[in-house]
Amino acid sequence: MIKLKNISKKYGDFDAVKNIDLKINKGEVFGFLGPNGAGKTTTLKMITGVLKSTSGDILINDIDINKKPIEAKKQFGFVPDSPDIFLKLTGIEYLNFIADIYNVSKEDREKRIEELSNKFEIKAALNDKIQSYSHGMRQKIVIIGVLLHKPPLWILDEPMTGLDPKSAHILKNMMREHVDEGNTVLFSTHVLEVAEKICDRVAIINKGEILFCGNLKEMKMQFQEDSSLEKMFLEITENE
Ligand SMILES: Nc1ncnc2c1ncn2[C@@H]1O[C@H](COP(=O)(O)OP(=O)(O)OP(=O)(O)O)[C@@H](O)[C@H]1O
Repeated sequence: MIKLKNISKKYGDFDAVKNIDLKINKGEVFGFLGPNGAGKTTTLKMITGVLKSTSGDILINDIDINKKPIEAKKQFGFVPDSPDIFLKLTGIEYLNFIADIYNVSKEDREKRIEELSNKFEIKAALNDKIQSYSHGMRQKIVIIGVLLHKPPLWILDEPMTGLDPKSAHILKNMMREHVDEGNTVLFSTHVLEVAEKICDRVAIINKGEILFCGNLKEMKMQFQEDSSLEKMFLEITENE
């Protein structure tokens, strides 16, 4: 479970995120939606401890990310918006590095790397340097790194960007399976069809403020219309 209490982020005088309250429950796929520059990445970076909030508290499974960062970070795996990391390492070196950090045993890591690299069809490239990978391949290796240590909470910033349709489909199914096992998935996306299909609840953020939080049924009731998420999203964010 993730709890945000009155979270704000200022860059100088600019309010990138303004007094956000959010609760993301165990057992749900939660979508974080909003136009460009809305504050999605800033919020996800504060949740994962990459950025420090200007004010407010963030609890990850009841652990404060700012007070006990190492303990809180053991609860989740994070796929950032840019997968351009550790470019000088080969794919397999990167995965072994992540497995070492999270103390994944030799036996478990070998089994999971074999399974996941086959699933995402990247096995043949594991001995190549990440700098030679395409954007989608880099995205896949970061996703495999996250899944390798089986965190209960997945936090993904635009995870479908660059993935081919088959890999995107696999990831969507894995997200659903993960929450069905009692875990939690939080991800940001611009792809409203994906959010509509797989999210139990969504939050819509614009100009650093949450404009709506709930499920699609609640959104339809609030806006008194039986339309698609896309239509309601455009209406909510355009009226701002
Ligand atoms: N380091 C920074 N310094 C100053 N302003 C920043 C910084 N990082 C982000 N911002 C601003 O904060 C706002 C929110 O940015 P953020 O990256 O969180 O948006 P986003 O919703 O993830 O957008 P996108 O969908 O385009 O990735 C934007 O106006 C952005 O210009």
